[in-house]
Amino acid sequence: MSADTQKQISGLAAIDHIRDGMKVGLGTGSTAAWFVKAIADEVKAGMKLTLVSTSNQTTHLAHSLGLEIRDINDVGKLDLCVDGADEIGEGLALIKGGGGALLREKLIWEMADRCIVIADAAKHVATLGQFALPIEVEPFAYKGTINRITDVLSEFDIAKMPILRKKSGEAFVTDGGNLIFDVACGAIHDPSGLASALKATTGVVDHGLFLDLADIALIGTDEGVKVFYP
Ligand SMILES: O=C[C@H](O)[C@H](O)[C@H](O)COP(=O)(O)O
Repeated sequence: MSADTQKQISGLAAIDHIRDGMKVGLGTGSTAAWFVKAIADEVKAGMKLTLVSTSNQTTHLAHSLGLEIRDINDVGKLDLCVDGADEIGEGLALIKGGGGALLREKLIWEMADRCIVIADAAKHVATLGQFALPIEVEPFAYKGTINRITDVLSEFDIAKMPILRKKSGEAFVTDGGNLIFDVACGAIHDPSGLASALKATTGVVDHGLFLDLADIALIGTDEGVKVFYP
């Protein structure tokens, strides 16, 4: 089974958790796109849902499928958020942000009663850090921020430089107007300590470590969808 088919079956499996009348956060990325398409089918079939989005990309997809996206500030608390991940480690600790949507994703995840992560089998790892950790940075005085981030990383025995993410040769800019620096950590042995230290660094807007947020993982494998809990 291809990785894309694994993503598809995990996205479709998340539909089993949707009930009429729910307020649902739509994630970002190629796996979340399968979920968004499945949601569009449910809505066409008559289900009533209040939907909010984690990125401009997902909003565009949702609109193209005829879905209405509401402003999170008008909706308030959500019943559920369904989103992809770049790595899923022990206790459902995650790395997210490969698509650059980490900040708005985290804002939406934290407003949801339950969060479901959907992914293909390759995302399930023993130790987080093979996927480069995205760190979202305020553009003003970013060089000073990078120096501070490098100092923080060295406290966690990560001797890697943050690399500015680029798209078509230009700095990638997030939906919120920030820069992303990716750090090829290799292995993150203390995700919780690193998450706190990065969050406390001036100029860091947020980072791609999603800890204690996912309630369920639905992972598409060649043997079908496997369910994991923290
Ligand atoms: O910023 C992007 C998000 O965190 C995505 O959910 C993550 O990168 C996974 O994307 P995909 O499902 O395309 O692998």
